[in-house]
Amino acid sequence: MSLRSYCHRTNPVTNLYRCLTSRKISTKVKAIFQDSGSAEFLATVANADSLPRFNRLPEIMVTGRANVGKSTFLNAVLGRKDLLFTSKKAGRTQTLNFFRVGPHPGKLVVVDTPGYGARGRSEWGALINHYITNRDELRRIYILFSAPHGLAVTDEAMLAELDAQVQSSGGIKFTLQAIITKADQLRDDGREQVERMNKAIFKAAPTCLPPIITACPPRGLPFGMELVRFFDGTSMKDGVPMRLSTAFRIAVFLEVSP
Ligand SMILES: Nc1nc2c(ncn2[C@@H]2O[C@H](COP(=O)(O)OP(=O)(O)OP(=O)(O)O)[C@@H](O)[C@H]2O)c(=O)[nH]1
Ligand SMILES: [Mg+2]
Repeated sequence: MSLRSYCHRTNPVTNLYRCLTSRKISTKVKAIFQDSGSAEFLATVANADSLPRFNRLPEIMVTGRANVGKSTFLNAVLGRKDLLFTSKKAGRTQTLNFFRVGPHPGKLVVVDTPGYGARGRSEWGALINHYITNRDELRRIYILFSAPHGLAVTDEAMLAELDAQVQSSGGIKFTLQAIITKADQLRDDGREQVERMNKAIFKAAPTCLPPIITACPPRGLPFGMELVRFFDGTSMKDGVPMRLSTAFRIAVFLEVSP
């Protein structure tokens, strides 16, 4: 049985759980991210004409409104504090930034992007569009939403646009997954807000994979929040709790494994 069919994408929660408990798959995941501390900056790209190639490594990209936590999220996943620049001020990331995962020649490339929405710029949108449309290496787009802010009209428009691209290629080009950030800023257990967001996400983008709920506050997690939940769309309780990096690494693994 191939790993891909073992980790079939239609039920990511159950399958993530299986992946976590399967030694064979954990080993494969480790192999991809073995030395995540060796993640390295590769390139900054401000112009669509100068997109470099990186040994045809599979690529994954984050997108989302400015300040939603894209760069912070990637730092957390790579196990680094400040490989990527973050800021309290929206509009910090202004180019496509490429980072290699694992020692040379690497296993995977992660791509940080500028935010869209009120603090976005049309030239950034054009650059990202060009990258998404033309990049054969792109395997998955993670679209980030801030838990306390919920979805804006621009988020729904972006979701619909990406969903249309996934549908037109039958999911072969790339797949789409939501990430809900700043869960630590939710009042009570956050379940209602997460459910609301979940519904809005699937309404705008039926092909979007269920959100990974994350919390990466600058001063570390409040007591009791050391785990993030991979949300299955029914209730927070049914989500599989796991460390952010584990959830992400396995999700990525499902995309990049042959
Ligand atoms: N409390 C909390 N703060 C977060 C979280 N994730 C990010 N932040 C903060 O949100 C701010 C913006 O984070 P960035 O990672 O720079 O956001 P970005 O989406 O890359 O922003 P741009 O590059 O401007 O588009 C920073 O002050 C982060 O510390 C989170 O999960 N919880
Ligand atoms: Mg950024």
